[in-house]
Amino acid sequence: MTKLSVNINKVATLRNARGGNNPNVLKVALDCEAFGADGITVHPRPDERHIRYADVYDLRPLLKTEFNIEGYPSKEFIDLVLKVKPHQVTLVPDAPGQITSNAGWDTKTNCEFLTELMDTFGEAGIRTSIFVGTEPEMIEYAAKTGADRVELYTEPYASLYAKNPEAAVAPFVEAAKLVRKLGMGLNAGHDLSLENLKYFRQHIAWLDEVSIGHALICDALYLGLKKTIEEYKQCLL
Ligand SMILES: CC(=O)[C@@H](O)[C@H](O)COP(=O)(O)O
Ligand SMILES: NCC(=O)COP(=O)(O)O
Repeated sequence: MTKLSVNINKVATLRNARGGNNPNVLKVALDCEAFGADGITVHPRPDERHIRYADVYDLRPLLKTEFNIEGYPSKEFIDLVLKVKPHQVTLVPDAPGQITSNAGWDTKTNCEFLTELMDTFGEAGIRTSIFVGTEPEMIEYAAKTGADRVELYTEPYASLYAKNPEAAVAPFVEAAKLVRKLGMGLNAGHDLSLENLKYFRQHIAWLDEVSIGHALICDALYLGLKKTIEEYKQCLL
């Protein structure tokens, strides 16, 4: 089964727009779980423009499903993850002011840095995942760091899908085969949507988890959160 982890960053962005507590990020996370989400993902960034560090602490004791924290491993982020102890940490190579994640790690150049982090989080009992593109060498070096999983950066798939689905998915199928051969688990995320998710999952049946935020929250404006989550789950059957 491929798990659906709902990224609630965009819910926090909406809340932050007015400075109050509407929508209530904690309630939305619990409702996502009640509506069938298998996990909740947050991606705190240094400027806290969406999910705040305080939200991450507040969410931890309330969530009943898998909690995934994504982000760049700054000292503050590492401390947060070690204190909160989520089920999974996903390391993303974002620069501090970046609008959104736009690339996977160069795992070769950062191999030593990432290996130390895998040890640190592994010793704390937290499953580790590294955000990577489809280049075989980057996946091979991710395995060398000792990561439990990789998360494939799916924006290139999403942007080519409408024009040429076969060409869009082909490098991801090859990357996914390599991940499996190297004995790592497989996650995927970024710009996955109701349009492109089913096709991706059909071609990569051994996908462990997808984390989806932006498109899912946009769809919820029209369909409602419950129906939206149900439709995303249908794509993963
Ligand atoms: C790693 C990744 O692709 C997502 O976490 C993405 O960065 C979502 O964050 P935003 O919703 O803030 O763009
Ligand atoms: N890891 C990807 C994620 O959490 C959500 O990305 P997006 O669906 O907001 O593009």
